[in-house]
Amino acid sequence: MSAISMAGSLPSLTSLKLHSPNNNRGSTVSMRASASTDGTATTSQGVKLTQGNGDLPKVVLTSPHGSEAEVYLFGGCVTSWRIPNGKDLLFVRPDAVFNGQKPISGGIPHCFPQFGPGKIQQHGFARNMSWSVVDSESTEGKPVLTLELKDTPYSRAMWDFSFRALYKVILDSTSLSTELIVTNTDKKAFSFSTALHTYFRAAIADVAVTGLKGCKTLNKEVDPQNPEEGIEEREVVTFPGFVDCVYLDASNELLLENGLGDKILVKSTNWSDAVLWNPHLQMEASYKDFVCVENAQIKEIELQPEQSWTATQHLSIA
Ligand SMILES: O=P(O)(O)OC[C@H]1O[C@@H](O)[C@H](O)[C@@H](O)[C@@H]1O
Repeated sequence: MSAISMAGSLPSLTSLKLHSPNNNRGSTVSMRASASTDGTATTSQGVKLTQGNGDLPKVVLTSPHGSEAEVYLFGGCVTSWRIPNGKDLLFVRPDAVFNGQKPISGGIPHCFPQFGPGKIQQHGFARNMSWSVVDSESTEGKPVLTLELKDTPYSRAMWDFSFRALYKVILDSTSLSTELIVTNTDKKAFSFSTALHTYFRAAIADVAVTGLKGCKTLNKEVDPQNPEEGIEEREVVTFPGFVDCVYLDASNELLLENGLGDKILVKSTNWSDAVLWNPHLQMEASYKDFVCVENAQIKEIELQPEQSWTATQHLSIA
């Protein structure tokens, strides 16, 4: 991979600093960049650091083919993925807040180091902390951003381990790929569960997900604390009401028809499980407009000191 140098017309390299929320959940954003007069900074071709909602630092990736993605450093959350025709295939809930205190409800939030409820806060702290930019480059015209999250006193207070998570986001003309690498930087082993809690824009009445037939299911519909075990027998899963279901050992290739005319292939490596969620009337204002199809690792991964776990997700237009 090679980084493409900056456009000649931009001012010379400078170190741009944007301030993340001062809440002990991350640090000042600092990256080598070309500062521009509009307060943004171009770090490499197609990667621009700017301020998003609530003045939170946001990175915009633009591909030469006209696709675009937005990534908030708070939560390391991809909030938008526009394909060249201008459609945003991701969804941010209307009740989402951008205050650096609560997770951003939409896009692709991280669940780490815990999926769902448990010993620490629901879905873990990674979606509730500021990630930092460690690299940005353009590879064969594809903008690539790499974010990092490390333990802080905030995370150590609830999960007393030293870790490093690297999250790479790669935008292409009709695809958005991510790679997550979790490394144990501690002297003792730790275990975690995790997920990419992807919110897709949808017309829920016409949504169909294919590829889950035969999976063992943990259905949280009746009692989320005691999910009901079963087997998925449907070729095509639809969403006529409330859905909250874990699929164990799911296929690494799912097809989502979003009901808006798009077919999205969800391909993954090393995410062993999947989750489907739509809150139905629990979120009356927005449930019709999205569906969550999540690559997940529900069965805990144990990492010894210095060991890493890597998983990729590839979303593309089918
Ligand atoms: O409201 P949160 O914390 O973002 O979680 C939303 C949902 O996330 C899903 O992944 C879970 O399966 C659901 O049980 C949960 O309700």
